[in-house]
Amino acid sequence: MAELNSVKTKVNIGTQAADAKRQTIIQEDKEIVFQSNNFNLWYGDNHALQDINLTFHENDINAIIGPSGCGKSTFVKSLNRMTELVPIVRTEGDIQFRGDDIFTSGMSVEELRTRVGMVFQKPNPFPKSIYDNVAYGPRVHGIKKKSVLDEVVEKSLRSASIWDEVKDRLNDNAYGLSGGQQQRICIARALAVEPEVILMDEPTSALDPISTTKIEDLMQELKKDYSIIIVTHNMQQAARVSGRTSFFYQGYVVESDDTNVIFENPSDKRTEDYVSGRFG
Ligand SMILES: Nc1ncnc2c1ncn2[C@@H]1O[C@H](COP(=O)(O)OP(=O)(O)OP(=O)(O)O)[C@@H](O)[C@H]1O
Repeated sequence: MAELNSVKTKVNIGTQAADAKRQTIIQEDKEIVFQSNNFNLWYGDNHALQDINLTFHENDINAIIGPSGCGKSTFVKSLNRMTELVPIVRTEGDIQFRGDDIFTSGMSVEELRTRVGMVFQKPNPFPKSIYDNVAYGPRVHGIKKKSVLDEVVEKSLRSASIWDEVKDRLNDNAYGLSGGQQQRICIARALAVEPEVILMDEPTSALDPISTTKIEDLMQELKKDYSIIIVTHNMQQAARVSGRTSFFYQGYVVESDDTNVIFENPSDKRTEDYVSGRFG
Protein backbone atom coordinates (compact mmCIF):
# COMPACT_ATOMS: atom_id res chain seq x y z
CA MET A 1 0.00 0.00 0.00
CA ALA A 2 2.83 2.37 1.00
CA GLU A 3 4.53 1.54 -2.29
CA LEU A 4 1.33 2.29 -4.22
CA ASN A 5 1.00 5.65 -2.43
CA SER A 6 4.61 6.48 -3.23
CA VAL A 7 4.00 5.65 -6.92
CA LYS A 8 0.86 7.79 -6.86
CA THR A 9 2.84 10.64 -5.30
CA LYS A 10 5.53 10.34 -7.98
CA VAL A 11 2.89 10.31 -10.73
CA ASN A 12 1.25 13.33 -9.13
CA ILE A 13 4.50 15.26 -8.93
CA GLY A 14 5.24 14.26 -12.55
CA THR A 15 1.80 15.50 -13.60
CA GLN A 16 2.23 18.73 -11.67
CA ALA A 17 5.62 19.34 -13.30
CA ALA A 18 4.08 18.65 -16.73
CA ASP A 19 1.17 21.01 -15.87
CA ALA A 20 3.60 23.73 -14.79
CA LYS A 21 5.58 23.32 -18.03
CA ARG A 22 2.40 23.37 -20.11
CA GLN A 23 1.24 26.49 -18.27
CA THR A 24 4.57 28.21 -18.93
CA ILE A 25 4.28 27.42 -22.64
CA ILE A 26 0.65 28.69 -22.75
CA GLN A 27 1.85 31.80 -20.90
CA GLU A 28 4.44 32.54 -23.56
CA ASP A 29 1.68 32.50 -26.21
CA LYS A 30 -0.47 35.04 -24.40
CA GLU A 31 -0.18 38.72 -25.06
CA ILE A 32 1.39 40.87 -22.34
CA VAL A 33 -1.15 43.24 -20.84
CA PHE A 34 0.90 44.98 -18.16
CA GLN A 35 4.63 45.21 -17.66
CA SER A 36 6.31 47.24 -14.95
CA ASN A 37 9.97 48.14 -15.35
CA ASN A 38 11.96 49.16 -12.28
CA PHE A 39 8.87 50.83 -10.93
CA ASN A 40 9.41 52.74 -7.68
CA LEU A 41 6.92 54.71 -5.62
CA TRP A 42 7.36 56.95 -2.60
CA TYR A 43 4.75 58.36 -0.21
CA GLY A 44 6.82 61.34 0.94
CA ASP A 45 9.94 59.68 2.39
CA ASN A 46 8.41 56.22 2.54
CA HIS A 47 9.85 54.15 -0.32
CA ALA A 48 6.76 51.95 -0.62
CA LEU A 49 7.57 50.16 -3.92
CA GLN A 50 11.11 49.27 -4.90
CA ASP A 51 12.17 48.25 -8.39
CA ILE A 52 9.05 46.32 -9.27
CA ASN A 53 9.51 44.28 -12.46
CA LEU A 54 6.38 42.30 -13.19
CA THR A 55 4.59 41.07 -16.29
CA PHE A 56 0.90 40.16 -16.51
CA HIS A 57 -0.61 38.29 -19.48
CA GLU A 58 -4.10 38.33 -20.89
CA ASN A 59 -6.73 35.77 -19.90
CA ASP A 60 -4.94 35.00 -16.66
CA ILE A 61 -5.64 35.51 -13.00
CA ASN A 62 -2.62 37.01 -11.26
CA ALA A 63 -2.56 36.93 -7.48
CA ILE A 64 -0.53 39.41 -5.44
CA ILE A 65 0.19 38.19 -1.94
CA GLY A 66 2.32 39.40 0.97
CA PRO A 67 2.12 40.63 4.55
CA SER A 68 0.24 43.77 5.54
CA GLY A 69 1.91 47.01 4.44
CA CYS A 70 4.19 45.37 1.83
CA GLY A 71 2.78 47.51 -1.02
CA LYS A 72 0.23 45.21 -2.70
CA SER A 73 -2.59 47.77 -2.89
CA THR A 74 -0.19 50.54 -3.80
CA PHE A 75 1.10 48.53 -6.74
CA VAL A 76 -2.35 47.56 -7.99
CA LYS A 77 -3.60 51.15 -7.66
CA SER A 78 -0.55 52.30 -9.61
CA LEU A 79 -1.72 50.22 -12.58
CA ASN A 80 -4.68 52.56 -13.19
CA ARG A 81 -2.95 55.63 -11.77
CA MET A 82 -5.12 55.83 -8.69
CA THR A 83 -2.09 56.45 -6.47
CA GLU A 84 -1.81 59.86 -8.14
CA LEU A 85 -4.79 60.94 -6.07
CA VAL A 86 -2.40 61.04 -3.09
CA PRO A 87 -0.52 64.36 -3.37
CA ILE A 88 2.72 63.16 -1.68
CA VAL A 89 3.21 60.31 -4.18
CA ARG A 90 6.28 60.31 -6.44
CA THR A 91 7.21 57.57 -8.91
CA GLU A 92 10.16 56.44 -11.01
CA GLY A 93 10.41 53.76 -13.68
CA ASP A 94 7.55 52.84 -15.96
CA ILE A 95 4.44 50.77 -16.28
CA GLN A 96 3.40 49.71 -19.77
CA PHE A 97 -0.18 48.84 -20.63
CA ARG A 98 -0.27 46.93 -23.92
CA GLY A 99 3.09 48.46 -24.77
CA ASP A 100 2.21 52.08 -23.94
CA ASP A 101 3.73 53.80 -20.92
CA ILE A 102 0.73 54.76 -18.78
CA PHE A 103 2.49 57.90 -17.54
CA THR A 104 3.98 59.30 -20.72
CA SER A 105 2.14 57.83 -23.73
CA GLY A 106 -0.55 60.50 -23.72
CA MET A 107 -3.27 58.02 -22.79
CA SER A 108 -5.72 59.92 -20.62
CA VAL A 109 -6.40 58.78 -17.08
CA GLU A 110 -10.08 58.42 -18.09
CA GLU A 111 -9.21 56.05 -20.93
CA LEU A 112 -6.83 54.07 -18.74
CA ARG A 113 -9.45 53.67 -16.00
CA THR A 114 -12.05 52.61 -18.55
CA ARG A 115 -9.76 49.94 -19.92
CA VAL A 116 -8.52 48.93 -16.47
CA GLY A 117 -11.47 48.58 -14.10
CA MET A 118 -11.27 48.15 -10.37
CA VAL A 119 -13.22 46.34 -7.67
CA PHE A 120 -12.49 47.23 -4.06
CA GLN A 121 -12.37 45.38 -0.76
CA LYS A 122 -15.67 46.73 0.53
CA PRO A 123 -18.57 46.59 -1.90
CA ASN A 124 -19.17 50.25 -2.80
CA PRO A 125 -22.32 50.53 -4.90
CA PHE A 126 -23.66 54.04 -5.49
CA PRO A 127 -26.81 54.93 -3.51
CA LYS A 128 -28.85 54.36 -6.65
CA SER A 129 -30.93 51.61 -8.21
CA ILE A 130 -29.28 48.40 -9.35
CA TYR A 131 -29.97 49.48 -12.95
CA ASP A 132 -28.46 52.95 -12.49
CA ASN A 133 -25.35 51.53 -10.82
CA VAL A 134 -24.58 49.40 -13.87
CA ALA A 135 -25.71 52.01 -16.42
CA TYR A 136 -23.57 54.70 -14.75
CA GLY A 137 -20.34 54.16 -16.72
CA PRO A 138 -22.01 53.74 -20.14
CA ARG A 139 -24.04 56.94 -19.48
CA VAL A 140 -20.85 58.83 -18.61
CA HIS A 141 -19.52 57.58 -21.94
CA GLY A 142 -22.48 59.16 -23.70
CA ILE A 143 -24.86 56.23 -24.18
CA LYS A 144 -28.38 57.59 -23.74
CA LYS A 145 -30.61 55.26 -25.72
CA LYS A 146 -32.74 53.19 -23.34
CA SER A 147 -32.66 50.03 -25.45
CA VAL A 148 -28.85 50.11 -25.64
CA LEU A 149 -28.53 50.74 -21.91
CA ASP A 150 -30.99 47.91 -21.17
CA GLU A 151 -28.84 45.57 -23.22
CA VAL A 152 -25.58 46.65 -21.54
CA VAL A 153 -27.11 46.35 -18.07
CA GLU A 154 -28.45 42.86 -18.72
CA LYS A 155 -25.23 41.66 -20.34
CA SER A 156 -23.09 43.03 -17.49
CA LEU A 157 -25.33 41.58 -14.78
CA ARG A 158 -25.32 38.22 -16.55
CA SER A 159 -21.52 38.31 -16.86
CA ALA A 160 -21.30 39.08 -13.14
CA SER A 161 -23.54 36.07 -12.41
CA ILE A 162 -26.22 38.09 -10.69
CA TRP A 163 -28.85 38.65 -13.38
CA ASP A 164 -31.19 35.89 -12.16
CA GLU A 165 -31.09 37.24 -8.60
CA VAL A 166 -31.92 40.85 -9.51
CA LYS A 167 -33.73 40.85 -12.86
CA ASP A 168 -37.12 41.44 -11.19
CA ARG A 169 -35.89 44.27 -8.96
CA LEU A 170 -33.65 46.37 -11.16
CA ASN A 171 -35.20 49.59 -9.83
CA ASP A 172 -34.53 48.70 -6.18
CA ASN A 173 -31.72 50.48 -4.38
CA ALA A 174 -28.46 48.49 -4.55
CA TYR A 175 -27.98 49.08 -0.81
CA GLY A 176 -30.83 46.61 -0.20
CA LEU A 177 -28.72 43.71 -1.50
CA SER A 178 -26.48 41.43 0.56
CA GLY A 179 -22.74 42.20 0.70
CA GLY A 180 -21.97 39.39 -1.76
CA GLN A 181 -24.65 40.60 -4.15
CA GLN A 182 -23.43 44.20 -3.85
CA GLN A 183 -19.92 43.05 -4.73
CA ARG A 184 -21.23 41.32 -7.88
CA ILE A 185 -23.13 44.54 -8.75
CA CYS A 186 -19.80 46.38 -8.43
CA ILE A 187 -18.22 43.80 -10.74
CA ALA A 188 -21.13 44.29 -13.20
CA ARG A 189 -20.60 48.06 -12.96
CA ALA A 190 -16.91 47.56 -13.80
CA LEU A 191 -17.78 45.25 -16.73
CA ALA A 192 -20.36 47.66 -18.20
CA VAL A 193 -17.66 49.87 -19.74
CA GLU A 194 -15.97 46.82 -21.32
CA PRO A 195 -12.58 46.94 -19.63
CA GLU A 196 -9.65 44.75 -20.65
CA VAL A 197 -8.28 44.25 -17.16
CA ILE A 198 -10.04 44.01 -13.81
CA LEU A 199 -8.06 44.93 -10.71
CA MET A 200 -9.46 43.39 -7.54
CA ASP A 201 -8.20 44.57 -4.16
CA GLU A 202 -9.19 41.89 -1.63
CA PRO A 203 -12.64 41.57 -3.25
CA THR A 204 -13.90 38.86 -0.93
CA SER A 205 -12.39 39.83 2.42
CA ALA A 206 -15.70 41.34 3.59
CA LEU A 207 -17.78 38.40 2.33
CA ASP A 208 -19.04 35.12 3.77
CA PRO A 209 -17.72 31.79 2.37
CA ILE A 210 -20.69 31.21 0.03
CA SER A 211 -20.41 34.68 -1.53
CA THR A 212 -16.65 34.18 -1.72
CA THR A 213 -17.11 30.96 -3.67
CA LYS A 214 -19.51 32.73 -6.05
CA ILE A 215 -16.96 35.46 -6.74
CA GLU A 216 -14.17 32.91 -7.20
CA ASP A 217 -16.31 30.92 -9.68
CA LEU A 218 -17.15 34.16 -11.43
CA MET A 219 -13.45 35.01 -11.73
CA GLN A 220 -12.86 31.72 -13.57
CA GLU A 221 -15.59 32.70 -16.05
CA LEU A 222 -14.29 36.27 -16.43
CA LYS A 223 -10.77 35.01 -17.08
CA LYS A 224 -11.95 33.83 -20.51
CA ASP A 225 -12.44 37.46 -21.59
CA TYR A 226 -10.40 39.57 -19.18
CA SER A 227 -7.10 39.68 -17.34
CA ILE A 228 -7.56 39.77 -13.59
CA ILE A 229 -5.06 41.01 -11.03
CA ILE A 230 -6.19 40.24 -7.51
CA VAL A 231 -4.69 41.25 -4.16
CA THR A 232 -5.53 38.67 -1.54
CA HIS A 233 -4.57 37.84 2.02
CA ASN A 234 -6.15 34.44 1.63
CA MET A 235 -3.49 31.90 0.63
CA GLN A 236 -6.06 29.24 -0.26
CA GLN A 237 -7.81 31.72 -2.49
CA ALA A 238 -4.60 32.60 -4.33
CA ALA A 239 -3.82 28.89 -4.76
CA ARG A 240 -7.38 28.12 -5.90
CA VAL A 241 -7.99 30.88 -8.41
CA SER A 242 -4.74 32.16 -9.88
CA GLY A 243 -2.39 30.96 -12.58
CA ARG A 244 0.44 33.26 -11.51
CA THR A 245 1.36 34.59 -8.09
CA SER A 246 3.71 37.40 -7.04
CA PHE A 247 4.96 37.54 -3.47
CA PHE A 248 5.57 41.08 -2.19
CA TYR A 249 7.61 41.74 0.94
CA GLN A 250 8.56 45.14 2.40
CA GLY A 251 7.96 46.98 -0.87
CA TYR A 252 9.67 44.64 -3.32
CA VAL A 253 8.85 41.46 -5.20
CA VAL A 254 10.60 38.46 -3.70
CA GLU A 255 9.28 35.99 -6.25
CA SER A 256 6.78 35.82 -9.11
CA ASP A 257 5.99 32.53 -10.81
CA ASP A 258 3.33 29.99 -11.71
CA THR A 259 1.06 29.66 -8.69
CA ASN A 260 1.86 25.98 -8.17
CA VAL A 261 5.58 26.79 -8.09
CA ILE A 262 5.06 29.56 -5.51
CA PHE A 263 3.00 27.25 -3.30
CA GLU A 264 4.82 23.96 -3.80
CA ASN A 265 8.36 24.76 -4.76
CA PRO A 266 9.26 28.42 -4.10
CA SER A 267 12.88 29.47 -4.60
CA ASP A 268 13.05 31.85 -1.66
CA LYS A 269 12.82 30.84 1.99
CA ARG A 270 10.69 33.93 2.77
CA THR A 271 8.10 32.87 0.18
CA GLU A 272 8.02 29.36 1.64
CA ASP A 273 7.61 30.74 5.18
CA TYR A 274 4.84 33.08 4.11
CA VAL A 275 2.78 30.62 2.05
CA SER A 276 3.06 28.02 4.78
CA GLY A 277 1.70 30.53 7.31
CA ARG A 278 4.93 30.95 9.34
CA PHE A 279 4.57 34.75 9.22
CA GLY A 280 2.31 37.51 7.97
N1 LIG B 1 -2.36 57.11 1.11
C1 LIG B 1 -1.20 56.82 1.70
N2 LIG B 1 -0.43 57.80 2.23
C2 LIG B 1 0.75 57.52 2.82
N3 LIG B 1 1.26 56.28 2.94
C3 LIG B 1 0.53 55.27 2.44
C4 LIG B 1 -0.72 55.46 1.80
N4 LIG B 1 -1.21 54.26 1.40
C5 LIG B 1 -0.30 53.35 1.78
N5 LIG B 1 0.76 53.93 2.40
C6 LIG B 1 1.95 53.26 2.93
O1 LIG B 1 2.54 52.51 1.89
C7 LIG B 1 2.98 51.23 2.36
C8 LIG B 1 2.29 50.14 1.56
O2 LIG B 1 0.90 50.16 1.86
P1 LIG B 1 -0.16 49.29 1.04
O3 LIG B 1 -1.51 49.70 1.51
O4 LIG B 1 0.13 49.37 -0.38
O5 LIG B 1 0.19 47.82 1.57
P2 LIG B 1 -0.63 46.47 1.47
O6 LIG B 1 0.37 45.41 1.23
O7 LIG B 1 -1.72 46.60 0.47
O8 LIG B 1 -1.24 46.35 2.94
P3 LIG B 1 -2.57 45.64 3.48
O9 LIG B 1 -2.41 44.19 3.18
O10 LIG B 1 -2.55 45.92 4.96
O11 LIG B 1 -3.74 46.27 2.78
C9 LIG B 1 2.69 51.22 3.85
O12 LIG B 1 3.85 51.62 4.53
C10 LIG B 1 1.57 52.24 4.00
O13 LIG B 1 1.58 52.80 5.28
